[in-house]
Amino acid sequence: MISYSLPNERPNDFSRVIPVVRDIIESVKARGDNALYQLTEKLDKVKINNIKVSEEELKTQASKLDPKVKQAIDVAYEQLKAFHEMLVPPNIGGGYQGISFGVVWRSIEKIGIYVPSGKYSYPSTLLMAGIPAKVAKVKEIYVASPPNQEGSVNPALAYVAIKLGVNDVYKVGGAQAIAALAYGTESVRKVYKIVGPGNVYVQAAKFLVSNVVGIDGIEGPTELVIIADETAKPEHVVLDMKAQAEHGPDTYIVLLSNDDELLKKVEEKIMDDKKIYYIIKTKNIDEAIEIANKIAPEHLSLYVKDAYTLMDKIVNAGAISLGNTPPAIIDYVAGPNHILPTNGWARIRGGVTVYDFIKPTMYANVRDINKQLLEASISLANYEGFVIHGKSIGVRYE
Ligand SMILES: NC(=O)c1ccc[n+]([C@@H]2O[C@H](COP(=O)([O-])OP(=O)(O)OC[C@H]3O[C@@H](n4cnc5c(N)ncnc54)[C@H](O)[C@@H]3O)[C@@H](O)[C@H]2O)c1
Ligand SMILES: N[C@H](CO)Cc1c[nH]c[nH+]1
Ligand SMILES: [Zn+2]
Repeated sequence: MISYSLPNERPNDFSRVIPVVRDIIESVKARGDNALYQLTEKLDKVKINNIKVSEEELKTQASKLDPKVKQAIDVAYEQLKAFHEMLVPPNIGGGYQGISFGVVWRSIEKIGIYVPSGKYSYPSTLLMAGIPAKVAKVKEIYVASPPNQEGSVNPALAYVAIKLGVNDVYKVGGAQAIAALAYGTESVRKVYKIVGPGNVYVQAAKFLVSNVVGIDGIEGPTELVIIADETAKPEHVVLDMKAQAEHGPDTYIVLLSNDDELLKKVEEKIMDDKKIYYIIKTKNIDEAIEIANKIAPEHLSLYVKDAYTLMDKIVNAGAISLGNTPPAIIDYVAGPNHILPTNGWARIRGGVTVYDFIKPTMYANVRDINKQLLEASISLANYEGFVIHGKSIGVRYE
């Protein structure tokens, strides 16, 4: 189906599930592992015998993996690692007006990674979060992901977990997994920050526990905005839209184009789908960019002839695929992350990088403070009424 106007609310808006997620969180807080066993049986329709995956179970599951898939993971791993290593910031020191100052980067000590697995499994997500975490030298990494229908862990997930050397893997998913990582249970370690995408239940849970644990933001059901001009191939546009629509009915897929010919060819191919796609005819590409910046999508495909130049006009997007680059290449191997902001969060942050796993710890050391700076600090302290602040400075340097 096609809508020719944008929805008032995003299809992936999670506010509607907040009440049920709040109850899930409360039951995990109150009943720990028992709640996890019950909720897994109720929501994942599978009985698990344990929550923490043993070394042996991990190895057994990984051994089931097709060697070709192992090889694909190994190849993707190197590309993603190269991207994240490029972003590692240096410790920086300097000084001004008699004060030496700087920044040392510190890794977050305990990280929880959520790896989605519902209708489809997403072991690629563990690569996307685990590699920057390892590049950032995070010491403790705990992974939670729903069990498969055999009540065990996905073989590719097990292979990646072993390859990364994560500390624990828990076979629980959904809001209950987020609650367990946030509060800890008998089996699940409490972490300092949770990183990872997931459905509306997972994102609502991250939002609700963000008062007790750090979160990387909101990375919910997939969003794709395509800006296409007359150079775009309609068959590629259709495939990119249908690819990201595979993630579920609550994905948000928008085509913005100024070209009637292209629009007509795309409409013919998608109008009979059950999924609602949004198509907007724009006056020109600038208007398309203006609409895209307002949407602030997770994925933006700039499928136009002068993509590199026009990229400067894109201010709100999680990740941009340029020209005829398929967004799905970012999903797996390009280097940039596929854990990307949704629900408008692309206005304030981009995709997951090493920066999600490190903190800038700043320092200052007074050597021979400049008189004017000294006086300024004391007069500001007195102006704000913090006289002892002023005294604690003056006593040292006046
Ligand atoms: N934004 C991003 O960066 C990004 C990246 C990858 C995937 N995704 C999105 O992640 C999502 C994956 O969703 P998924 O469902 O396949 O896997 P998921 O792991 O996110 O969610 C599955 C869990 O949801 C829970 N659940 C299911 N129905 C429920 C209900 N009625 N009440 C309470 N809990 C319930 C179950 O416990 C289950 O374990 C997709 O929407 C996909 O688009 C987003
Ligand atoms: N496009 C998804 C992010 O919205 C990421 C993904 C993982 N696997 C396939 N696709
Ligand atoms: Zn995808």
